[in-house]
Amino acid sequence: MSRISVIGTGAWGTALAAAFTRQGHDVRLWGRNAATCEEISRQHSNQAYLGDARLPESLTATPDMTVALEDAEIVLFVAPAQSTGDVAAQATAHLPQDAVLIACAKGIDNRTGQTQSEVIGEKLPDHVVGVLSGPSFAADVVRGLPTALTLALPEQEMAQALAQELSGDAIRLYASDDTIGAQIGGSLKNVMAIAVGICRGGGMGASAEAALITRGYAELVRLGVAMGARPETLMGLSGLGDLVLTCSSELSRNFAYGIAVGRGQDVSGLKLAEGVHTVSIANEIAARHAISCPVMQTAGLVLSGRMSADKARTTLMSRPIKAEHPETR
Ligand SMILES: NC(=O)c1ccc[n+]([C@@H]2O[C@H](COP(=O)([O-])OP(=O)(O)OC[C@H]3O[C@@H](n4cnc5c(N)ncnc54)[C@H](O)[C@@H]3O)[C@@H](O)[C@H]2O)c1
Ligand SMILES: O=P(O)(O)OC[C@H](O)CO
Repeated sequence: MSRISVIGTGAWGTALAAAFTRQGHDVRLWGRNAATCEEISRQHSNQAYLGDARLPESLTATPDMTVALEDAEIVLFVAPAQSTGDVAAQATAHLPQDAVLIACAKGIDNRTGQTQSEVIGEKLPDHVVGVLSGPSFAADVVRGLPTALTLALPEQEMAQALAQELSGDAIRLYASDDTIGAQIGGSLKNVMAIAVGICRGGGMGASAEAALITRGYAELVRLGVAMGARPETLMGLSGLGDLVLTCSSELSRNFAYGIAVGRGQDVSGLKLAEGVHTVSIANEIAARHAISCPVMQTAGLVLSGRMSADKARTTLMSRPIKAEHPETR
């Protein structure tokens, strides 16, 4: 049994906290909203983010970092990607010396281009920093439905030991030492899911959606490898696995966001769609590495209002004809 602290009382932080509590760990949640913490601790629910889902009675949440991080052996950072630096900075004074830190948000820091583990590592350089990522809806995990994820730490042996410790009936972890690779899929699949959602919302057909997922995956691999990911990681749960889930289910907030854009609807009240905050920096990084990413680039233009969904379709369809796998020729 481990002492786990979870930073973030949104959908994913709460669902992970519930799952690890049920698996027998001693879990404490931290959230910035005192009323949400009170609801989790006393009513065993988090209505705003997880509706009627019932949380374990022994799970408590607090807005006090000192209390939340006391004796923590493992700390999961689960605030939205663009807030990870802020919460990591807040944790600095309260972290036990040997705590292992795990980045759980999916996105690239849009000020620095850093991955989540790099953002945490910069703020908290004396700690081991890992990554938890893969196909997983909070709504499934909080209900105890079976879920498989990638757990990456800088050393394989350490990842293996922690994966063993944290796996249980509902959560099965696969160990990896590719911390960069484990974050690329989760970050870029959100952008691809928005693109596929736009396609769905614009009524472009299932064939077009399959084409976008496949060509989007080719971009994810090209850019991921340029950023230091291993191709096999991108083929795994945190890459292809998450791309498939996010581009095919309307439970995905990124996919739902894209659908709304494709239908020309107002997106201002929609839930967190991390791809919206990652698309520009991902395109900048691709340009820096001279990697061709037409799907991602077109998605960026549509999301910033510089291109219509219809024009995106004709732009992608009229690109020069080329080999499907130019790198193998
Ligand atoms: N929801 C899922 O199914 C799921 C699954 C896997 C990964 N993720 C990832 O986890 C991350 C968090 O997603 P979520 O679903 O929990 O989001 P959410 O919108 O449900 O919740 C976000 C939480 O973070 C808090 N927050 C926002 N800004 C903050 C700040 N500056 N400081 C402290 N707290 C802040 C909000 O109050 C809220 O409690 C995202 O990167 C997402 O991609 C989500
Ligand atoms: O709802 P989304 O689009 O943020 O996706 C949630 C998870 O990342 C799916 O693995």
